[in-house]
Amino acid sequence: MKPAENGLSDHLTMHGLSRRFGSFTALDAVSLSIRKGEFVCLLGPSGCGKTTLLRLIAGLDLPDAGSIALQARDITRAAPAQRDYGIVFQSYALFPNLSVADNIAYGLKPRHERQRHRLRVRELLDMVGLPGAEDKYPAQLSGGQQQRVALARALATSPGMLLLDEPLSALDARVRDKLREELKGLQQRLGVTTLMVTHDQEEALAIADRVVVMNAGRIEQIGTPAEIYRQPCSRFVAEFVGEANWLPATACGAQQVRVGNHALRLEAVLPPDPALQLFLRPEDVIIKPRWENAPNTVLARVDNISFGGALTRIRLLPEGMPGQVLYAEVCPGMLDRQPLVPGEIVPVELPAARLLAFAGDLPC
Ligand SMILES: Nc1ncnc2c1ncn2[C@@H]1O[C@H](COP(=O)(O)OP(=O)(O)OP(=O)(O)O)[C@@H](O)[C@H]1O
Repeated sequence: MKPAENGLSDHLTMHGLSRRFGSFTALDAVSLSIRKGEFVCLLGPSGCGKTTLLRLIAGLDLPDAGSIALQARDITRAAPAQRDYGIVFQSYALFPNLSVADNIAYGLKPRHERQRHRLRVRELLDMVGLPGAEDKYPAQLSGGQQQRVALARALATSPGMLLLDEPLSALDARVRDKLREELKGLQQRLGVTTLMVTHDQEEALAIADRVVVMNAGRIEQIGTPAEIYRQPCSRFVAEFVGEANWLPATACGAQQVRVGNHALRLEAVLPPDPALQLFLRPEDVIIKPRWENAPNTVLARVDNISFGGALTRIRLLPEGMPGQVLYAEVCPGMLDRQPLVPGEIVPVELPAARLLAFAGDLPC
């Protein structure tokens, strides 16, 4: 077991995992370590290989190359039962003809210890917020309740690892948000190492200790939610996670670019490409109360203001950048202090510390 940077040991280590289906490479030399007690999300668009990777870890499929180690024990080709995990799928996958209690106790052994199992089932139902549901059948439960039962079943044997394949995506938004919070709380209380597959970036950022962004069978970036959101390492990650402004630019110095008629400075290092795309989150665009001759500040016309609850979205048309639209997101409180009206011209700062540059043409 190798101690990781934060003192926690690696629970699961994958090295050079590849999986091909005919001539198609679904996973391409993926290496990843998950620390004990960590909550890791595999995030990426449909078809990027998330489920394939989860299935290799679960032993439901075998890799064409590479290895998987569980606490330094090679489990690459071990049977699923030798891998010490509980699993929850998107579809609730409960046995419809078994009661909730029997569904949860299904994997508990030895089978004759019925009294001990009854106590364990009660404990698990309390844990997942369904006390007293022992005698119900899956058809009598809502989707959210069924997923709670599936979670209880996955945790019944106190596995060292929890594998979750889009467990919340079939639920409606309110149930999903509530269950997401509860799942995170439960995972932290139990300290169970957890790997969850999701294509929902908001979900991944909200729940994970670390996010693994995948694209076309490869890992694009591994980082904390804040690192993934604030410092995307590639165009793909920057486009896939969150909202952003994209401004076509040309390099004109070590950390200087030209956008339309404006010269802008970046703190980030520029890629070695003359044609660039600047990236700036809408909440990092600063609408200033008055004009000052400050760096990275341009004038823009307020084109539209749309109220969005916690944040108001402002569509700006910067002067000297023909055809360019810039979105700013501000707290409603800021607009109380500094009211804006469509048509007015405002100074806008594009902070050097928040601008990133990526090579290439317009994003798709
Ligand atoms: N058994 C299989 N035979 C052939 N191709 C497969 C098989 N399993 C997966 N694939 C292909 O491998 C690629 C990755 O699939 P995978 O299910 O891992 O994607 P995913 O990222 O989990 O996507 P989704 O979010 O849609 O589930 C897809 O193009 C899929 O069609």
